Amino acid sequence: MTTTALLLETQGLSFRFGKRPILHDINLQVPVGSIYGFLGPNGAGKSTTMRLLLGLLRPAAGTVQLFGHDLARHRVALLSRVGALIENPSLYDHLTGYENIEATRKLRGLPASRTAEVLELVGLSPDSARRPAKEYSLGMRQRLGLALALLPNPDLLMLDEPTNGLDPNGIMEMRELLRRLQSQGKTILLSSHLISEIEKVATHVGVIQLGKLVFQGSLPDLQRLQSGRAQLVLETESADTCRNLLPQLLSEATVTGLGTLRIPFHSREQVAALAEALVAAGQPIYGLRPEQPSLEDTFLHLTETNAAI
Ligand SMILES: Nc1ncnc2c1ncn2[C@@H]1O[C@H](COP(=O)(O)OP(=O)(O)OP(=O)(O)O)[C@@H](O)[C@H]1O
Repeated sequence: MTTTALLLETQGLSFRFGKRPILHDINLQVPVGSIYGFLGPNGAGKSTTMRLLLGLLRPAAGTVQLFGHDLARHRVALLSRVGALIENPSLYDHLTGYENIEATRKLRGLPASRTAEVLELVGLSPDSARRPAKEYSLGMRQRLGLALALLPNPDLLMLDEPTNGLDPNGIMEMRELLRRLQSQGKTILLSSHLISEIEKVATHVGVIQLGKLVFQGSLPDLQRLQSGRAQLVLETESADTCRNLLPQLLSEATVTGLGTLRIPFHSREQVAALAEALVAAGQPIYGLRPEQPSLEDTFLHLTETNAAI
């Protein structure tokens, strides 16, 4: 990712709540035009990082570069190019969707045409826009929040768990919307605790655990990491006998059942050699298959081992 133009970059970003360290040395690299999935279990530090990126909290150490400039020095100018939806959108419940947008638009001195444009963009129909926000479903509230964030036509959108609480249909619609916005040239940083969410939409991924970035790369990088963790599962009569007879071929194996061995998968040739050796040693093969961990497993593995990559 070092050769890619970065829209957002942090260097050595750290944060403490009082004396309690929360974020350690976070080096985020968000490429221009990407959908960057910021993944981590609850409490890992996603919201705190986003607040730092928006200048809402002050870092204990480190810098945030937005559009190639230092956030601390050019906060107002840089943030005018950022739209954010952090947790639930703050709406005026007694006002209609339309009036909510109008209020913010006027406050920001934006052209009147923007209101219809953002309503259209997020797919809020004129009928829905005429209803008070207090009657909105969660999905509609998220759309309205997104419409507000899109008002100034930002280059970067930061969305904290935008699908939280949405039903499957709402989640799919949100995904479509994010893709549409990306195709219009926007860069999107979105957080989630669900890899299944991120893998469907993100081009790049950063994984945070206990305040540390434990993985960062493109989605294919993460998928490659996943295939690097593939295993060969051997079903035989006696796992121990096989291990004693073939100490070299099975040196990395772990016994997971009386007749079951799991071996790190390296190549197809390894499978053929193992099958041949087992037959030569007179051991039955009831099953011999490569097993790919799910992306979910890889993610859990990353966050459990906290291995810096
Ligand atoms: N105002 C606060 N005062 C003290 N500690 C806080 C405060 N806000 C958050 N924390 C702590 O900071 C850590 C990171 O929280 P953060 O909300 O950034 O995590 P997260 O990854 O966004 O998780 P979630 O999805 O649950 O919000 C947590 O341990 C949390 O308890």
